[in-house]
Amino acid sequence: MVQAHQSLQIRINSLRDTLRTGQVEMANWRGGTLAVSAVPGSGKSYGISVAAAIAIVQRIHQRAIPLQSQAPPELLLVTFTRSAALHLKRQIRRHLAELQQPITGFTVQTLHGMALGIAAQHPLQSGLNLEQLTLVSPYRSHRLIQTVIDRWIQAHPQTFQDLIEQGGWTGEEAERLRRQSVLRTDILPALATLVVREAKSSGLSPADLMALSTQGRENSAILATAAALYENYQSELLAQRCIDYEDMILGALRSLQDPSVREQWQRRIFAVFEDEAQDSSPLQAKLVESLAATPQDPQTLNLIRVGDPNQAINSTFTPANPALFRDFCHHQTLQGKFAPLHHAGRSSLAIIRYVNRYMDWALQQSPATTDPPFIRQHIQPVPPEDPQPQANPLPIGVGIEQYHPLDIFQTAEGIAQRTLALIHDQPDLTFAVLVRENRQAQFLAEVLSQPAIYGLKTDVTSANLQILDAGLQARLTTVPQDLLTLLKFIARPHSSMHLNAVLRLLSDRQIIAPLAIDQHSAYPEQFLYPMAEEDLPETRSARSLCVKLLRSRWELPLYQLLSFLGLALQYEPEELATADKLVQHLLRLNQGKNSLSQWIQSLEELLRTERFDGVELDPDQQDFCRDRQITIMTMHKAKGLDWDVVFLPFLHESLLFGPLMPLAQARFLGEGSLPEVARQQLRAAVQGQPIPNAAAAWDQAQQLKTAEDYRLLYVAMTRPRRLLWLSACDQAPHRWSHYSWQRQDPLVRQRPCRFLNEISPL
Ligand SMILES: Nc1ncnc2c1ncn2[C@@H]1O[C@H](COP(=O)(O)OP(=O)(O)OP(=O)(O)O)[C@@H](O)[C@H]1O
Repeated sequence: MVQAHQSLQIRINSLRDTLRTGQVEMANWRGGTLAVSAVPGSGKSYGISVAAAIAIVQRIHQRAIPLQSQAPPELLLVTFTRSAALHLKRQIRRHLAELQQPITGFTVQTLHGMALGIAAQHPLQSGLNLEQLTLVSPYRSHRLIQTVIDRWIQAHPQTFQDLIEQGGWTGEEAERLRRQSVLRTDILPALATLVVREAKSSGLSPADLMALSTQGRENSAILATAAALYENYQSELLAQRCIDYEDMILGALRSLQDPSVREQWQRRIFAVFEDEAQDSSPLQAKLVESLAATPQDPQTLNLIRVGDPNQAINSTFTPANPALFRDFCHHQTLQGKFAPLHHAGRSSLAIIRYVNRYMDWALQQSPATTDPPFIRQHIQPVPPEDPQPQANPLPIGVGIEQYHPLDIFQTAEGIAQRTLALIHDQPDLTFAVLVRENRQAQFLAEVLSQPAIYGLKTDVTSANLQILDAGLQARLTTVPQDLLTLLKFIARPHSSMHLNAVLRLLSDRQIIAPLAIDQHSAYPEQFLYPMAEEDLPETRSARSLCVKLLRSRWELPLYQLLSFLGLALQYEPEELATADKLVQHLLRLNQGKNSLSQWIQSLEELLRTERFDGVELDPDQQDFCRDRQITIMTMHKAKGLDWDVVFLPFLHESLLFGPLMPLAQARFLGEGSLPEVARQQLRAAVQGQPIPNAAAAWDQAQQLKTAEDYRLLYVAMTRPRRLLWLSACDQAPHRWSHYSWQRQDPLVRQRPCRFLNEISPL
């Protein structure tokens, strides 16, 4: 027994020896609170997984006599995304195996997953019976939001009229109609979604928000409107038997207010380790703290929070509030429970130096009056005796390469050429291209996969390199449109318009070979049922597929038809899962009225009014980092990952550090964007500060955006191990969201980001 214990201790010590200074503090944690603020690549996730394995094992061995009737308490680890949770779980399993211990004693959850679990287990206390409720994530054009707005307009005709008549109102009827429409379809929905989410995730009820706006405070008129919208929103959710993500967290918190439920959970969990803590919202932070409290004393927390304030990149479009983690670090520092991790072994020295210079440059750009984008925490290379194998690897070349191609196609060519040259000498290098917008990823994926069509001389696929477009999710939203196109054709095959659309879809997806679509679709009967089979082989095979589609209508029940159509479109697994999700959605929507025409009508309605979120199969971080692959993804998605070579193309000032663009049609409402202004005012009110006027609030929103842009690029620049490739081409789309490369839309001159000229790469 003693011997077994000793050998376990030896194994623990040797695992602990693989840690660096700040990480050791995590592994030595025995209870209470600890804040870990760490630079990119310093091993936050690695440290947390080793510390978790050690804490689990020690907990098991501390409890010499197990409590009968109760499951032993577990360590709860929370992180932000499902893929990060999966990665963390794997790492902990690996370390427990190294310690020769059973793989139990912990759970890894996302914050939402954890909240859902708690709320679902206690429907009485949470007030959420999840079997009867639908989880929604309402966006601006969601039907629910439109109902909220319409009800508000009906109830507040005078306020609506006042908004219409703002700024240079001349009383013209056409102008009144225009303003009405902008308010109804753009401004008020944006105000409702942005401010409601912010208020809700700060723990404010509609009544709280109303109280904040009416206590004789200046500049709060728009908050009163937001409060009324919030109230409508809540009653609409109730009426439609829906909940949103914030409701899940609120439901979990309500459950934990019940002393017996709280005690049950606190006994189940002996401590909480939170990764990516800079991304938590106030409600999420509260939930984590409730679970980390000891049953005996709610003030005593067993909690490690790990994060990097310099990688906070979600605060402009989610209610994440990085100030919470900064405050936590500050408090822990005062109590001597703060462990900074300054040393990082991921990147070569040249990259580290460049990134530190970039941080200094960004700090210089920010006016002294504003919240700086970074805490000045330079990355330092690890000392020579560091345990990480190949820490701070040698750079490829000088480690930083900068290019100025002519246009976006030459950029793609440059990426392809450099990749081939590198892979020729070192076949197992890993590559990623990180971009600001999904549309850029789609462009590069398409152009690199079909170089001949776009005039590229270099074909990376010829060297057996895969191209992985991680932004596929964004395009899963085309699934409803694809299926609608097929259903319309099946319902009315004699319509040349429907046949034309189907042939285009099949040809775009490269399921049929190119053929004279317009000519064939002009006479559908002739194409589908020719008197004599004298056509070319590609026409014959396209016809045979179309006839098969038509037959499926008679051979399959409606609910199987969509899955079959998905297979006919050669959908990827995520797309097929999305088609299945769509079937469930349509079945629910059309209870009892399942006919082809009804489904077509519902799909049309869905496309007009709602965004349909695709199903992302459990993403696996390893899939993104394989060799013989070029992974293309957004900078946001790249957080937490690394590759040998990272390409950062399209570094244009307007795209990366450009100002927030208020809607041109909404100028009559004054400077800036009303929803952003309201959100800043709300943040000030929640923090007990005076509510800024519209101009000051807009200014703050701008600064917040620029600061987050600086951090986003910092996250991207800290992903490579050995080569950071940067480029800004001369000619690029004016706006990527409107740009079509298939149509060969014109490009315009774009200015490179200033830091490219102002920071020396050497
Ligand atoms: N003590 C260590 N021993 C061995 N390898 C380590 C150690 N610490 C970190 N690493 C390795 O360093 C790399 C970066 O670590 P990790 O992903 O945990 O960093 P991170 O701080 O979470 O990064 P980021 O914040 O940039 O996402 C990983 O490959 C990890 O395995």
